[in-house]
Amino acid sequence: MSVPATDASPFTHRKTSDIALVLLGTGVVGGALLELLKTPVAKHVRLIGVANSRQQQIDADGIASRELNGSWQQHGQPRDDDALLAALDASGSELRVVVDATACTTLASRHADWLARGYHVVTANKSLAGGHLSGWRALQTARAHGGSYGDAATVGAGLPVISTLRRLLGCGDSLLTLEGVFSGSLSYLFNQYNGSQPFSALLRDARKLGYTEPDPRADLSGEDVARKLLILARNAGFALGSEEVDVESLVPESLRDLDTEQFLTRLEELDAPLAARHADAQSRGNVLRYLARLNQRGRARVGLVEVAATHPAARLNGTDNQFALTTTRYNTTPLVIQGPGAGPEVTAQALLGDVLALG
Ligand SMILES: NC(=O)C1=CN([C@@H]2O[C@H](COP(=O)(O)OP(=O)(O)OC[C@H]3O[C@@H](n4cnc5c(N)ncnc54)[C@H](OP(=O)(O)O)[C@@H]3O)[C@@H](O)[C@H]2O)C=CC1
Ligand SMILES: N[C@@H](CC=O)C(=O)O
Repeated sequence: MSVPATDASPFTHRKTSDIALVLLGTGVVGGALLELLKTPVAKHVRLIGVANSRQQQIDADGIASRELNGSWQQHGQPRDDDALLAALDASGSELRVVVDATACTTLASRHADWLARGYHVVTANKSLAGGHLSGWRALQTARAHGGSYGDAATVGAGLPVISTLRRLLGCGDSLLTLEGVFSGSLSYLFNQYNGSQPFSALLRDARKLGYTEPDPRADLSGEDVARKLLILARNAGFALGSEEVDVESLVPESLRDLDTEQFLTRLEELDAPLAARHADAQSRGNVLRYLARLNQRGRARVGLVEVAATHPAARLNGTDNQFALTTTRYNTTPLVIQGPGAGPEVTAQALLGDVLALG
């Protein structure tokens, strides 16, 4: 039987409700999402408002042709969440979604309130679900009574990690242990680092390629990895507080209290300690990997580990993440999800997927 060309798209079966969208954050991930919003798969999505940390632009009818040139960033309106939400209300759409493509903790703390008020939230920002346990709990309460929470992009960038875990749990399975490489930037750094090039040079590359957090210390400190571990563990029923994760930071004390700009001028101070760790591991025929681990008793640790060349994490490439889930039913060999775990396009695609799933 031949299939008509118009049926070839996996999205043709979707309902086509109009979705009104406000985008917070137009950096690496938000910028890539703006590009995807111009493509035919997003034809039912109306971009009502867009904001960075300083400016915003609003049009309740939809920002024309999505041709946002840079000018709004100089001549836009001052930041005001209420005005953005009012524009969503004025759009007349029943599906009103706020997309958070920032790393801003203050904005994340508003997610629960937005859900409770009936807005859907789609986020790459992990600060709420992966932050204090009280925030996680507030989020669960708001989800139970309010809008949908699209969080695919918070773990593994575009990889189907949270969705797979939820599917297993929905079938009555339970998570026993979790282990792997949960950071795209740290994976990129340690997959390449062989002592021949300064670690700081690789970090600059990772930042240019859009893999690091706005402040790369969020990656190097282990904080970003800990957040992802918490998101997965909490989804699996472990009520873990953020202070219960044992986190090894790779940021020397002398660099911890600087502002981001100052830190970026002193990256070379990372080089000597990491070169020593690398040489040590190499002398034993091992490599360094930044691993996350949750054991069956709920003990969580993230840190730099020396692993043998035969270890699964030693065989990763680029920004690859690796999530090994041992569950009641996957208990002799873990279920492994692996692939690129950072980058603008894959992350923006995860956001778009969560937005389109609303329609
Ligand atoms: N990069 C990646 O591979 C991945 C990133 N993520 C997550 O995506 C999020 C964004 O990362 P990324 O795009 O790399 O970061 P960027 O630094 O490139 O962009 C952040 C954007 O957020 C804006 N912003 C900050 N505060 C506010 C605010 N209060 N209101 C509106 N906008 C604000 C910034 O504005 P301004 O330009 O004015 O500073 C900037 O446009 C982070 O939470 C990150 O963890 C998740 C998965 C993968
Ligand atoms: N900075 C993060 C981006 C995705 O969350 C990482 O390196 O994994």
